[in-house]
Amino acid sequence: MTTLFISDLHLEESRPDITSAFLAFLDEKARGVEQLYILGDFFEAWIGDDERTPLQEQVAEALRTVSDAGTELFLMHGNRDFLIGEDYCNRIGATLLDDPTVVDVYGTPTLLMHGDSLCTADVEYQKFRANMRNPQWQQMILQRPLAERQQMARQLREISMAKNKDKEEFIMDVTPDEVVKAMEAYGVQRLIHGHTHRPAVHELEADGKPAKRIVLGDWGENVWWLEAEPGREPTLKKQPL
Ligand SMILES: O=C(CCCCNC(=O)Nc1ccc(S(=O)(=O)N2CCN(c3cc(Cl)cc(C(F)(F)F)c3)CC2)cc1)NO
Repeated sequence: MTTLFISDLHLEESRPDITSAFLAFLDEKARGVEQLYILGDFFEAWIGDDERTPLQEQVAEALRTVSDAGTELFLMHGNRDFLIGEDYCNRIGATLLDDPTVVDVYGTPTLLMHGDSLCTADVEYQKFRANMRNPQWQQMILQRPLAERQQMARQLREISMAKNKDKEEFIMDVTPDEVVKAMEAYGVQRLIHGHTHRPAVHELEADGKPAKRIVLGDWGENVWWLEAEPGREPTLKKQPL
């Protein structure tokens, strides 16, 4: 009985090494597990389920095989792939999860988040996020012809490349008070999230009781996953790409 959590693969055509690491992960680690949770930034970019790229098809086929074999798949949006829709989720056999969602992990209520909403110190990003997550904005974008959205995504990437002069876009860490606030609001003692690319297990206190915040790692250099089994603390695992 095993449940796995991954996030921040940032799958994209320019990183075939991550795609093959993911396919190997599905084959070797995820085979036969009960649940696989993908907690956001699974893809580096997503401009609508109607853009059918070879990468998306290849990944969908591999995930469909895993879900058809009996593993329950769950997908959560990240700050990159928040436009993934029900259509793609149906194609891969995954359930789309709200951010945040509380799930039961072998008897322990666990709060699942992508994590970007916890980075409240990044005021500029939170403003950007509010627009991107606004259903009206999303409808407005998704109604544009695919070619136009592809052009816009290219421009946005160029802007962020120019801004960051080919270094990684800086991702602020979570605000500690925000973490406690979220865990107390949902009455949980365990939180699992990604986004910050700072994998670790943090001990803290929520509601005057010991609590844990588990941060998943991105797949830029290593394969990271969290393994949960009944009666054991979840374990963060990593191996080279
Ligand atoms: O975490 C931090 C910072 C972390 C980094 C935050 N940056 C970050 O996520 N950037 C980003 C994410 C997705 C893409 S995209 O290519 O997939 N794609 C672009 C066009 N999209 C769009 C959607 C909507 Cl609704 C509305 C528009 C509109 F109207 F603006 F054009 C465009 C859909 C998504 C491109 C860049 N700090 O703490």
